[in-house]
Amino acid sequence: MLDICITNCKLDIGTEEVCLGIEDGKIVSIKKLPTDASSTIDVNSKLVLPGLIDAHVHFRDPGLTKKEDFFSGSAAAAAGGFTTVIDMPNTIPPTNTTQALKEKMRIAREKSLVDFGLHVGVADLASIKELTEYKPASFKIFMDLVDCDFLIEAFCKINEVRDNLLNGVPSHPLISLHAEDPDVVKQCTNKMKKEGSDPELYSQARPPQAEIEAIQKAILLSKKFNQKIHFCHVSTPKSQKIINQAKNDGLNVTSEITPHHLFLNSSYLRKYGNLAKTNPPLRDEKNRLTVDNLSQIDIVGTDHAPHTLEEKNKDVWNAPPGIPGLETALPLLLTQLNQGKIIVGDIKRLLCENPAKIFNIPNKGFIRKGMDADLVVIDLKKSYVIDPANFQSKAKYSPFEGFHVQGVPVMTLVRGQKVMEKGHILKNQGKFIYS
Ligand SMILES: NC(=O)N[C@@H](CC(=O)O)C(=O)O
Ligand SMILES: [Zn+2]
Ligand SMILES: [Zn+2]
Repeated sequence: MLDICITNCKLDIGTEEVCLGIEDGKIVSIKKLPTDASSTIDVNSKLVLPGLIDAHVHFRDPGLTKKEDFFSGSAAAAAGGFTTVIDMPNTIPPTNTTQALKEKMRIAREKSLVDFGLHVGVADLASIKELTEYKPASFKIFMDLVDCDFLIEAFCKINEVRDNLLNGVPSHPLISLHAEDPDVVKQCTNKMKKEGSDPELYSQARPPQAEIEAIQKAILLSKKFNQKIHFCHVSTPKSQKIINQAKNDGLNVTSEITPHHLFLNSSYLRKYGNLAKTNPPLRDEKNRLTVDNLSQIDIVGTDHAPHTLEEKNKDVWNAPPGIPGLETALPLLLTQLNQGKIIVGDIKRLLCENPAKIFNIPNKGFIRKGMDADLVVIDLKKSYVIDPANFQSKAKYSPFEGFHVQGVPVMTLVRGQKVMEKGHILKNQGKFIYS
């Protein structure tokens, strides 16, 4: 007897309903007819996708939990249809030592409602080998915060680790990059600060050239060290063009776009001020990536980067950059689906399949026998207006406030356990994805 049978699931628009059999948290059958189970959930021909995977979240835990913590952040993930998240290392202390990594692992095991991985920061280059043993999802480098020599050293050390670990334990650590060149950022920010404190100036303080130069530099290092790299929050067409060329040259380079760079432009800085302030900045309408470019991009990552409203109320040069995105990403993409601009396969590729492949996440990203029963049930017809007051996140602001969306996650299951139903969050124990 199965644990659960989920009946009347549509795995794509226009396909026949199927029943998913779940046993011990795994998908064990995908059949036309229901199978005997201790509990049955009838989703009445709603769309069922693999649980979404967000490879780019900042849950601010430890050290910055007034902004967010692993419970509130993972509740936002569950509310948004995400069943796996990978957390970034810019916490206090930064997650760049084995001790900090172990502490964040303890916190996540205690608080996370969804499954999780951890990116590790790069500080003490001598600790890279030891850090690899704790299975970080990637080594994250904020290129806007390090000099060129450190960057080269980091690639070199990670390369050594890979070769050392190759005997017996195949390991090819991934480097994730925040690609903005520090010199361009510094020069342009100082120039813009002299122009005043109009939030729109922020988009010129960190211009596309900062991203383009950083991407070019990282690709040269990727080639030199034969090192796979992943670019976070790519924001301009020229950036993606350079990445496409690197792929054509046979390099292992992948890219991520955020929903705010996909759907908003720099005019939102005028409309929402610092609530739309993020790094890299929202781009001018004439020079930004759109849904039409999605086929070139590997994943969508929300860069869920919560801050308090008190911090965001400072002037544009002192307010922290970052936008919460976990609870708006899927409805925004489902709205595009309802408008015929994307297909279900795009959402699965960008938010389930490719994140699982790029970050080597076992048993996730697909609705297949043997996979974890990570699922999101979607009411494609339901419309609503985005209201941050309803967010599970502690960060109750968004430049998407007031957006009319159609398509809503109504149930999220992590390894067969409901963690969200009709917007209500249910207790669950998230697991480390590489355990
Ligand atoms: N994206 C942002 O504007 N902010 C991120 C840091 C980052 O991802 O660069 C944050 O942690 O607040
Ligand atoms: Zn970043
Ligand atoms: Zn980020």
